[in-house]
Amino acid sequence: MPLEGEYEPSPAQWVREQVELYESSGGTQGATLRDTGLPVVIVTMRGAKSGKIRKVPLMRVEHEGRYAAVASKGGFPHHPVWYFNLKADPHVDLQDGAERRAMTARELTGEEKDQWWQRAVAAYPPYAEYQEKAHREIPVFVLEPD
Ligand SMILES: C[C@H](OP(=O)(O)OC[C@@H](O)[C@@H](O)[C@@H](O)Cn1c2nc(=O)[nH]c(=O)c-2cc2ccc(O)cc21)C(=O)N[C@@H](CCC(=O)N[C@@H](CCC(=O)O)C(=O)O)C(=O)O
Repeated sequence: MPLEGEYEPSPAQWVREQVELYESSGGTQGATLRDTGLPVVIVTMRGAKSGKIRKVPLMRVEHEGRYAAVASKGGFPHHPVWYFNLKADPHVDLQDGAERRAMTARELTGEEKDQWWQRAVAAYPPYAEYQEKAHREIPVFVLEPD
């Protein structure tokens, strides 16, 4: 059952536009990070305070049907706001290309986090630089099919 409610687009124009292109093309356009050619997924979640529907593009880090959500925000010193949304309500929809499925997010720690962090850096090497400069431990969630 897809998440329902009033969609509130991102205040960041490039993010908002990527979501619009991705969804309107059924994942055939806007599915990579600008000119990197690296694949992106769209995670739909519920705002922790507004209760509105939020849609967050993230780098695609997939392993055997499960995905990582890496709260890197380009290495900014603070977690992205969507981190608090997933902590408040872990039920999300993930769109990967044309496929959309209900998933549940679980924040990772310890060895499991290390394993997924390796997968994330392999998929998107700049994550390693972001961790260097962030002065916070970048949280990683695993998204598992319901
Ligand atoms: C700007 C802010 O965004 P944010 O949630 O901090 O997330 C920042 C970024 O992580 C987000 O824009 C990502 O999509 C950026 N981004 C990636 N961000 C990442 O962290 N990791 C990635 O791998 C990643 C990849 C990526 C690929 C393509 C692309 O276009 C963007 C990509 C935002 O949307 N703020 C809203 C509020 C959003 C929100 O969720 N509000 C909650 C309240 C939450 C609270 O305050 O507790 C609510 O509605 O209730 C606002 O200021 O109005």
